[in-house]
Amino acid sequence: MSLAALRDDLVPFLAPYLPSNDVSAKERPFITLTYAQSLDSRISAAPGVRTAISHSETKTMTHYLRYHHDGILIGSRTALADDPGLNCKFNDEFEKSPRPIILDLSQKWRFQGSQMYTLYKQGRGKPPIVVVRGAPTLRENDVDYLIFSQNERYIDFEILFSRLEAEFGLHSVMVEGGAFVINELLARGDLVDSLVITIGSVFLGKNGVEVSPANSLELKDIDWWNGTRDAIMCARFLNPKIV
Ligand SMILES: NC(=O)c1ccc[n+]([C@@H]2O[C@H](COP(=O)([O-])OP(=O)(O)OC[C@H]3O[C@@H](n4cnc5c(N)ncnc54)[C@H](O)[C@@H]3O)[C@@H](O)[C@H]2O)c1
Ligand SMILES: Nc1nc(=O)c(N)c(NC[C@H](O)[C@H](O)[C@H](O)COP(=O)(O)O)[nH]1
Repeated sequence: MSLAALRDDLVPFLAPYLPSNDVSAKERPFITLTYAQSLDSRISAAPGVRTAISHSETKTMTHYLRYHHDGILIGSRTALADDPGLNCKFNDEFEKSPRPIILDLSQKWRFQGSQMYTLYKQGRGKPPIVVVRGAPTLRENDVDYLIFSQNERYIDFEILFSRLEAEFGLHSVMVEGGAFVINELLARGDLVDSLVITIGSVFLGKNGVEVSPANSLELKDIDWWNGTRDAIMCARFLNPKIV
């Protein structure tokens, strides 16, 4: 199904928060942390339940963000629960799809049989980079593996991002979730260049999957966009080094 048209006013609204075209040597990619939350700070109605929060206008906005990024990163539980496509449908410019990156240390997710696989085979999406611990137990065709040491329980995002730049040439990565990944990055404001949060006009209740930083955080360069049923807040972290 094709997307709704992008609202014209979203282009100047998002412009200051998009990755720059500066391709000079950098140690890590430009990082955008982006997700859709309810009024009670939930990103899904229950663990593992795919829940539409965005209006069609902000769904198109997400694909516009995908258009502007080289990579898109999610945790394994989002890959398993949502079976996302993670391609770029904006203006049907599928060749602008970002490279999916799946954090799946214990290799529970499979590319074959996924929506990502179908889109890739149709020429409408890119194959993934799967982040694993130790040599992959099963090597799937067309998948690149980013291998960390057997001793790593959780990967340091600073190292992960540097490796995505150095080994895959990704200059910009948008992080789409889920809650575990979002909460980790809210604690690493020093690594996040832009924050783009869609706030849907819905409450998801106490069983919903909550996003919240462990400590309070302050933001700067804040701007808001109002849509038909939801709003978008763009911002940067204030004092990212001390969060
Ligand atoms: N509304 C939204 O914008 C949005 C976006 C994405 C996902 N979701 C929802 O979020 C839910 C899933 O979120 P979740 O919190 O259960 O899981 P998640 O998607 O954050 O995945 C967590 C898993 O990712 C891996 N992981 C995360 N950080 C890691 C690290 N630093 N090193 C190594 N591995 C790491 C681990 O395997 C961990 O168990 C689903 O219900 C999905 O529908 C909503
Ligand atoms: N922007 C946004 N609004 C939502 O209401 C919602 N539930 C997500 N969730 C993000 C999650 O990662 C989804 O799995 C992918 O957005 C699905 O991606 P596809 O459309 O299949 O490419 N994201």
